[in-house]
Amino acid sequence: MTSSETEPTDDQTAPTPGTDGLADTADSGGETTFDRTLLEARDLSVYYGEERALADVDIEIPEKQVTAVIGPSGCGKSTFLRCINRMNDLVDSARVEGELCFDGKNVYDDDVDPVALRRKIGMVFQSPNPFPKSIRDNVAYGLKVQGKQENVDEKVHTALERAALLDEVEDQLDSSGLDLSGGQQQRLCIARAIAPDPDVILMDEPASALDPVATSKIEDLIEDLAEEYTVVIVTHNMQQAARISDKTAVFLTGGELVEFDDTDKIFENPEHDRVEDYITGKFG
Ligand SMILES: Nc1ncnc2c1ncn2[C@@H]1O[C@H](COP(=O)(O)OP(=O)(O)OP(=O)(O)O)[C@@H](O)[C@H]1O
Repeated sequence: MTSSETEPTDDQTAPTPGTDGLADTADSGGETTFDRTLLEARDLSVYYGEERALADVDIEIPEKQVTAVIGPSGCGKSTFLRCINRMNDLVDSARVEGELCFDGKNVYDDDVDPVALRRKIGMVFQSPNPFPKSIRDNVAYGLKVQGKQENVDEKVHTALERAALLDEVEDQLDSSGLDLSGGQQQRLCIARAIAPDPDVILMDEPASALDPVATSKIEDLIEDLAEEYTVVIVTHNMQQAARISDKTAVFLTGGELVEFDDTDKIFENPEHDRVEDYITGKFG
C-alpha cells in the first residue's frame, strides 16, 4: 500500500449526515481526489454463530477504482462484500465487530438506515436475477421504490446505456427481462443497480455463470463503470482480477486479509509467500 492511499484527505473528513445517517458523497464539492478512500474496514470481524468468517480486517478501498477480492473457497470474500452494504443483517446468525466506514461514517452506527445504505451501495449477484417484469420496469424498479417518478424513461435509458445494453434492447423495452440472454440479463441487473445512482457497486462473481463472450463484455463494462463508480468485485478467476482491477485484496483461510495492494504488485511481486503460493496455484 502506498502512503497516498493511507493518508486521509480533506475530502474525507466530516461528511454532513443526512436523515438516513449517511452523507451525500460522490460528488460533494464537485471534485474527486485521486485515490481518495471511500470504504474503510477497521478491525472488522464477522461471526456466524461461533464460527469466525472474517478476522480483524483492515482495508482502505479507493474511490472510483476496481478493487478485486480473491482467495480460496470459504475464506470470507462474500462475507466481506456483504458487510459493506449490511446484507449480512439478513443472516440471523451473523454478528459484526469493528467498523466498516463509508465515506468516514460507520455503516453499523445506530442512525444508519440499511435500506438507504443499499441505495448508495448497490449489489450485483453471481446469477443474473432479473425480475419477471419488462426490461423498462426492471431498471425503473429502484427508482419507483424510492418514489422517484420524474424522468423515469430518461433515467432508464441512461442506466441501460451505462450498462452497455441500450443498443441491444432499445426497441424492446416492454419485453420481459427474462427473455434476454444470460449476459444481457446480467447487464440488465447492472443497469438496475446503477439506475438509483449509487456510489458503490458490489459484484459477487458477476460473470461466473456466463460464457466467455458475455464474460468479456461484463469485464469491459466493469472497467468503464469505474470511471463513475467505486467497484468491489469478488472473483474466483485470478486472470479476471488481473485484467480488470486496480487493487487486489487477497483473503486466505480463516478470513484473514493477507495482502492488499496494486493489482500488478500482487500478481507480479507479492509480499507474502502464502499469497504467492495461492496466486501460482500451489494451494487453494
Ligand atoms: N449464512 C451463513 N451461515 C453460516 N455460515 C456461513 C454463512 N455464510 C458463510 N458462512 C461461512 O463463513 C465462511 C466464509 O464464507 P463466504 O461465503 O464468505 O466465503 P467465500 O470466500 O465467499 O467462499 P466461496 O468462494 O466458496 O463463495 C465459510 O466457512 C462459510 O461456511
